[in-house]
Parts: sequence; C-alpha cells; structure tokens
Amino acid sequence: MTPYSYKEPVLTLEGVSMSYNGELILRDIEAQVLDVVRPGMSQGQVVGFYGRSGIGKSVLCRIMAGLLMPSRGTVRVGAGQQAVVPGAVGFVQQRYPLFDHRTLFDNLLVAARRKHAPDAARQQVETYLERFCLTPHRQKYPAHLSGGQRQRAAIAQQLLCSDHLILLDEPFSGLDVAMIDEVKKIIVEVTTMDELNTVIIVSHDIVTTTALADRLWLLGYERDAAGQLLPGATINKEHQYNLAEMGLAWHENVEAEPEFGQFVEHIKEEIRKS
Ligand SMILES: Nc1ncnc2c1ncn2[C@@H]1O[C@H](COP(=O)(O)OP(=O)(O)OP(=O)(O)O)[C@@H](O)[C@H]1O
Repeated sequence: MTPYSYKEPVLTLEGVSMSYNGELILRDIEAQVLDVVRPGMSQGQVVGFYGRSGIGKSVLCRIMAGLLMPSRGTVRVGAGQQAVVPGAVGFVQQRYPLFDHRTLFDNLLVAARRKHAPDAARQQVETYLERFCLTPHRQKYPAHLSGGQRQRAAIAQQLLCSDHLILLDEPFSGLDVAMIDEVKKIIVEVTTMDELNTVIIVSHDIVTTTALADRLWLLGYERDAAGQLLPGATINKEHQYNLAEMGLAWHENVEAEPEFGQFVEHIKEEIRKS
C-alpha cells in the first residue's frame, strides 16, 4: 500500500445546516479534509462529492465557497483554518464564466491581480498558460475557445485567485472522452503542484471522479430509529470514505481493478438508497 500520513486540516465543516423558508435542506454537516503527505512528493487532496439530484450539493458548494451563509455552523479553510470569505475558495461552475470582451490572457491577468503585484501576476499567468497548454490561445476571446479550452481556462483562473481550495462543479459533463482525459490530467497536475492544493469535484460521473479521488463524501438522508426519513441531507460518517485507507487512491488505471469496480457499485447503491 502507498505510504501516507496526514497533517493539519485544510477544510473543516462544523455543524453546517441550511434552511430555506423553514425547509431544512442541509442538516448538521461535520466533515474535514486533512493535508495528506506522501514521502518524496507534493501530494494535494481530491474529494469526490456525490448525491442525488436536488439533494443540496450546489447549496453546500456555495456555502463552502463562502458565497452563501449557512443558517448554522461554520466553514474553515486553509492552513490557518480561517472562516471562509468570498474569493478564498475557487469555484468553477458549469458555465465557466469568463469575461467575453477580454482575451484569455487578460481574463487570467484580472484573476491573478487579485492576489499578486503586477509583475508577479504576469509571471503567474505565463506559468499557468504554459501548464494548461493554453499559450497558443492567449490572444483569443472566450467565444473563440473550445469547450475544453474554456474549462482549462476557468480552472486556471480560479487557481490564480484563490487560496489552494477549488470546487469543480460537473467538470466532465458535456466533454468527449479525449477531453475527459485531459481534464483528469489537469486535476492530477493541480493536486501535485502544491501540497495544500485541494480539489472538490461535484459529479454524477462516479467512475471518473472516484478514480481521481483520495476521499469521497456522499450527501444523503438519514433515518431515525423508527425508519422515518429525517429532514435535511447530511454527510454521515459512513458516507465519508477514505480511499487511501481502502487502498484505492493514487493508482494509475485503478478503474481496471476488481476492487475498484466493486466499490463503485457499492457507492451507486448507497446513492440510490439515500
Ligand atoms: N434560494 C433558494 N431558495 C429556496 N430553495 C432553494 C434555494 N436554492 C436551492 N434551493 C433548494 O435546495 C435544494 C437543493 O438544491 P441544489 O441545487 O443544491 O441541489 P443539487 O444537489 O445541486 O442538484 P443537482 O445535482 O440537480 O444540480 C433543492 O430542493 C432546491 O430547490
């Protein structure tokens, strides 16, 4: 088994609940991501986040990104475990919002300027363009980029202006198989770029996401002792999977392993039941 250990927390959800007009959507969520350490390498974290449609994944993402205040509870982020504020967590939404009237380079520069002085910001943008194979497209406007290029640009943009934590909402939907491979590579690249980089992937593509993840969260409903469904979805302890502990993290071609196939079936069944 790959040797690993854990250091300080990079994301903590403490008693997070959310109601809208008296309807409880999320109930008392307690979950934490720790900085994983693997000898001789810079290893970030990948959390796969699942749940049935309409259960509250987007609401929880907006709370984790600091864009929505929970009705109760707190979200702490980063090595300093500060309460999250808007901008601290990158959020790549399905529409990949970029400024249409700015070139790709300028879009990234606007993001980088939120964190860096002018010269350093330009340098950072050059680095990210290169890393994400976007250098040849630097002068193009968003409308002239392919779906995959926009996806990579949006991930680069969010990485440039946030502090290590990035949420990806359905990053594989609507992409062809070659593009899915490319986005997978980017996610691996992001999480090996910096020890503290943490990517949370919200996805209905269980196989692709589980293969990348070292941790999974499943948002579902719990039942009381009498078997009645409790209001509000939560991520209970049994639905917080540590794939490193299970020997299913960081393998190339993990999808081909029988244990992986069995685990994916188990997850699908849990999602159906929840
Ligand atoms: N501003 C709001 N006011 C009232 N209810 C809301 C609001 N935002 C979300 N909801 C409700 O919260 C619930 C969870 O919605 P959410 O968008 O988080 O689901 P989801 O798990 O992301 O779904 P999907 O996988 O289909 O995108 C839904 O019932 C939705 O109607």
